[in-house]
Amino acid sequence: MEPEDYFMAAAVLSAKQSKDPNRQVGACIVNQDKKVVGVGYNKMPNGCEDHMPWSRSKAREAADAAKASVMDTAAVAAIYAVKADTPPEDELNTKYLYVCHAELNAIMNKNSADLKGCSIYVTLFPCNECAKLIIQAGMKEVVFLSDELHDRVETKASRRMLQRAEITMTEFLPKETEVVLKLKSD
Ligand SMILES: Nc1nc(=O)n([C@H]2C[C@H](O)[C@@H](COP(=O)(O)O)O2)cc1CO
Ligand SMILES: [Zn+2]
Repeated sequence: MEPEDYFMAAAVLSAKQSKDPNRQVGACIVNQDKKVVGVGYNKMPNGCEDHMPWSRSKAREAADAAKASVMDTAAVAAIYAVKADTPPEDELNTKYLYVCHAELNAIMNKNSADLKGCSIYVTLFPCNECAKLIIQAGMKEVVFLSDELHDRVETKASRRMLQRAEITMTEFLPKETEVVLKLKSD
């Protein structure tokens, strides 16, 4: 197995631990010696796991629906229209205010002194908040499997920052498209 396939497979496997019913994301950080130094998946903060909502916001659902039927500007307009209409208590009961993204958890789980010069393998392109963490940690490369949320405003802001910070964004093209794991031999 090629090392790159192994790193992305580690991110994919990590994602499987997420309890988010709508989306499971994984991240795997690799240093310049090609050693894994941190993995993570999207989860609620420690100790909060069983007490936080996994609901999506109406604004997010409206944006995704608009994106599906029209185009990005309609999706952004949908976010703001519904947000303006949403009482703060409703927003308080969505996952977005609480969930720790896969990239944040991989960074917090690091087993090295720092992450300078590292690459981060992610199953989904990072959002703007995670892009900030990646930049400030001194990483140099983002390798992503999916760019499904390419037109989300958060993804656009992320790309803008990563580009400015001269962090390479590489779409992952696997050598092997399937990795079969058997935990017990027959
Ligand atoms: N790169 C990412 N890493 C992540 O861990 N996430 C997480 C946060 C949420 O749990 C979920 C997004 O929820 P939804 O809006 O697609 O229902 O994925 C999302 C992104 C997208 O930028
Ligand atoms: Zn993020």
